[in-house]
Amino acid sequence: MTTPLPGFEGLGAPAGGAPRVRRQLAPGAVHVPDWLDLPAQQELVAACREWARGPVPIRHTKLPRGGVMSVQTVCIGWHWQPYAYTRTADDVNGAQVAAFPDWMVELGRRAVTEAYGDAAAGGGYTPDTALINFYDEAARLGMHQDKEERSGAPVVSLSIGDTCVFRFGNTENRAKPYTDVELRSGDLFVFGGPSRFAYHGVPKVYPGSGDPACGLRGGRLNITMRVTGLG
Ligand SMILES: O=C(O)CCC(=O)C(=O)O
Ligand SMILES: [Fe+2]
Repeated sequence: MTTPLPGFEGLGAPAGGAPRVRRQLAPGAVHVPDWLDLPAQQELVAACREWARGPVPIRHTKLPRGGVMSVQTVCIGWHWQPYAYTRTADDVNGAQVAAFPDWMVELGRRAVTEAYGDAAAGGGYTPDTALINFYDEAARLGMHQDKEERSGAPVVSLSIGDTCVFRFGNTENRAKPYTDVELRSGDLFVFGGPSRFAYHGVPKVYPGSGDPACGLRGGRLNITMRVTGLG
């Protein structure tokens, strides 16, 4: 532990914000700032751009009561729609979703290893689906649990583009206590263990805050890898 030089206590911190260092918000919930370098972000953006084209195009997910989500989503490995996973996107065009690539399994393993400082946990992680969400300046995501998976394996979240407020709550309900953390381009967030079924959401995206060098001209991209536990 180093003692900051007087006057440099806020080094690396946004004005008035929390320092950009690895942080455990709750047991099993870890934020790793700046985990993806710029080339890795660019490669992910390029891959997501392809998946957004098809075989199942990115869309605003239809909700059972007739509304649509403000976020746009495309899935790989398994297709998620409220509130189940299927192999074909029957609420979009009936097509089978793109395969979950081996390189993304590897990325998920490195993410869990890094977040938990535990190579065994990382090595045993085999995600088989990812939800790829795109947020324009108007998109939000309400507090929810990721609970359609039949597995307690961690969720690995990668963010690219515009900065957002990620609200990470408790496992009981949507209300307080929760912690707001800024997710910026390249940030990793892993939630597993006792935090796996915590409520979380995205109440705010800061338009124009991302660096176009990441490959996105605007908006925010988020990838959440999961283990469905389905055959
Ligand atoms: O965009 C995010 O950071 C979170 C996405 C999320 O919670 C989800 O897709 O279930
Ligand atoms: Fe979620």
